[in-house]
Amino acid sequence: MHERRVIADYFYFSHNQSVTVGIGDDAAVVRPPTNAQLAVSTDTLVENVHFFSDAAPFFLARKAAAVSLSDMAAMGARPLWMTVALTATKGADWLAAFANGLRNSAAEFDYAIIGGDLSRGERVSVTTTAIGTVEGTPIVRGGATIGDDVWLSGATGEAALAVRWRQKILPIPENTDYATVLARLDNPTPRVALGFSLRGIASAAMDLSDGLMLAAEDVAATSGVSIVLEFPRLPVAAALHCLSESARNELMLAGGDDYELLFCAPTTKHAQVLAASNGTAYCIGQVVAGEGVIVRDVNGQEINLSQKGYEHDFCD
Ligand SMILES: Nc1ncnc2c1ncn2[C@@H]1O[C@H](COP(=O)(O)OP(=O)(O)OP(=O)(O)O)[C@@H](O)[C@H]1O
Ligand SMILES: Cc1ncc(C[n+]2csc(CCOP(=O)(O)O)c2C)c(N)n1
Ligand SMILES: [Mg+2]
Repeated sequence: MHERRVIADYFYFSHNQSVTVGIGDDAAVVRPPTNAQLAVSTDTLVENVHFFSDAAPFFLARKAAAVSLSDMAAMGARPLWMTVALTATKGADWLAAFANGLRNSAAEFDYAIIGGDLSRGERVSVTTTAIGTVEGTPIVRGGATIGDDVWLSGATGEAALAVRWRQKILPIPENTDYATVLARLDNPTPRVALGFSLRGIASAAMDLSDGLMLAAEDVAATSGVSIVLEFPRLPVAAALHCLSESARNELMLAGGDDYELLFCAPTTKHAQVLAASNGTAYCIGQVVAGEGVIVRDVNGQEINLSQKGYEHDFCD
């Protein structure tokens, strides 16, 4: 089955009225709402770097989309369109399942796939570009203000635990909900509705692709403030309870792949944050004067980590 046939059979997605020229031409043409500002974010997932070679194509497509949707969420943007550039190593069945994953994500989060690229190569790679509208002021990383509360949209560490299980670095205990933990890695939920409803409430936000600690450091540095996190206030996923304290700290603070939102908001907006998140967000710390991030344990002592998060290594 050749490229044109695959695209025609699997990668023609339905559009809405905001798409003037859809899949099939040299470029898509879209019609943003009048005076809309657009948020644009692009991300690449590479086989054996971002996902394991045996990743199911349906969920790989959903994850690639989720990674870009998570960036839309972090900006308070409403995702409207996405392009998907795919390098595939397998044939028609794999591609059909991948396309179904994309279709499924687009239906769930109400955006249109408007184009992409398809090639065959030695390693699978997926690049997604999400475009969304920003109504009002975008939520940026640099808006945190001294006195703000620091919030987290959900528990961290399970996706990183799943990576360690798959790499056999950590054992899989009996009576563990294996499927739930694996799903946090393979099928993450981007916090799109939360991000959108935090407009006008959050002073700053960022998603947690590389880990909570690195995200907090980015928000602190960009905002010119310091962040103090209280570790006992962080939600702990059930599967992390049986780990040693240091392993748990490392996964929750520096594991990565969480796709939760870290955000700040004035203390006066505490109730509004709880309403916007349906009570699911956790207030985990404070914005203070200074620089950098401190995480305090139950005794008020600073927690030190051997690594702060996931960073690609470009050392030769
Ligand atoms: N090759 C590049 N050219 C231009 N800008 C880049 C490039 N790589 C990253 N950036 C920009 O640097 C900033 C941080 O990029 P990064 O990829 O770390 O985004 P992120 O949201 O923090 O993480 P993630 O990649 O997990 O979504 C973004 O504004 C991004 O657009
Ligand atoms: C096979 C496999 N090995 C390791 C990991 C962990 N991992 C890879 S990239 C990344 C951060 C986000 O990347 P980026 O900053 O490029 O968006 C993390 C936490 C994984 N998911 N799969
Ligand atoms: Mg991001």
